Amino acid sequence: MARIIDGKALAAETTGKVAHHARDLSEKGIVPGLAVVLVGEDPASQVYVGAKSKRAKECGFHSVQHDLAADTPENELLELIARLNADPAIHGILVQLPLPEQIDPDRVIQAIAPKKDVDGFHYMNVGMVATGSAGRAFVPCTPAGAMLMIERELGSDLSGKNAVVIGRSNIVGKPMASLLLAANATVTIAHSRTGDLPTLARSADILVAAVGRPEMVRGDWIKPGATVIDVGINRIDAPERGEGKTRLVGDVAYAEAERVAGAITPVPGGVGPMTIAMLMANTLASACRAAGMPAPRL
Ligand SMILES: NC(=O)C1=CN([C@@H]2O[C@H](COP(=O)(O)OP(=O)(O)OC[C@H]3O[C@@H](n4cnc5c(N)ncnc54)[C@H](OP(=O)(O)O)[C@@H]3O)[C@@H](O)[C@H]2O)C=CC1
Ligand SMILES: Nc1nc(=O)c2c([nH]1)NC[C@@H]1CN(c3ccc(C(=O)N[C@@H](CCC(=O)O)C(=O)O)cc3)C=[N+]21
Repeated sequence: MARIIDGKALAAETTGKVAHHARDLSEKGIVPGLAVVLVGEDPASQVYVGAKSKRAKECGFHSVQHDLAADTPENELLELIARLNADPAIHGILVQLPLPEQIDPDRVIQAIAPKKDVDGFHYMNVGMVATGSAGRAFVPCTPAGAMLMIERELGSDLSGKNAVVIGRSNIVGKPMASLLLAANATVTIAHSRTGDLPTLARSADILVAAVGRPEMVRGDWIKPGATVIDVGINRIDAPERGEGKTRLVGDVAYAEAERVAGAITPVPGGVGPMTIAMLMANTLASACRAAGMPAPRL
């Protein structure tokens, strides 16, 4: 049976370190500040945004949440971002995605000051991660969290290892591939036009699934002993739990995969909690940089 990579525990450990460093900073008069912006009333987004604000408070941060109506015009959101960019108490700005259709997400993301872009979505940060300068950039939280889990399992040098990333999104798949490449893995990115995905997946010593299709990756897609990182968050019907009930599953068929893999991340309790922990780490790093100090290694 595979080792379970406990994202909840690793996230708690990481958040604890962030809180510790934040206390040290506070003694110097610097309080890391995070602004989370939610547009609209999507229930899942409300849960995530609430969790981020709560975790920031637990870290001792100055935490502000801006809830805007679903019909907020784009220019109003851009004005809010301009104010947050100029606010010295705010070190990190996160605009929850997806945004309502009247708002162009790219215009909004590029309006965030790169030095406050704790999501790592601005071209400046994307470019630094892609060119191997991740140390100076904000690395997107989900791949950063996944990478920390891989490091804990396999160490920080992945020389000789084959990594397959399923999914090529700008927020998960592509930066994940950049980070694996920077750690010396041999990386293949798969997507919806890839032929014979099961065979490709079976070549992976490290398999990252970031697809958004419940339990797509089956047990027989996995090389025995591989490290499997399941980024997927899919809510599916669970009539066995009662009428109208749902449950959360990943992109990997966990019960099958855990018999084959060497190590695997669960859903829930895997990459999800790590994503929020890395947001705290990025906000702390931003506050340190603003004060002319190096970001602590976590
Ligand atoms: N744990 C966390 O913190 C986070 C979890 N997530 C979850 O991760 C998953 C992926 O998210 P995200 O990257 O934003 O999703 P996107 O929808 O942006 O990207 C999905 C990718 O999967 C590919 N894909 C879709 N169907 C198939 C298929 N049948 N075979 C192979 N590839 C396929 C798509 O290919 P193509 O490009 O060809 O369309 C695309 O590249 C989702 O479940 C999401 O909820 C996302 C962010 C954070
Ligand atoms: N600007 C922006 N940045 C993001 O980082 C961002 C975003 N928009 N939009 C949505 C996705 C998704 N995402 C998750 C974060 C935590 C969990 C998480 O903690 N999940 C728990 C379960 C939570 C539950 O029960 O629903 C777990 O996996 O254990 C999941 C998903 C961040 N995202």
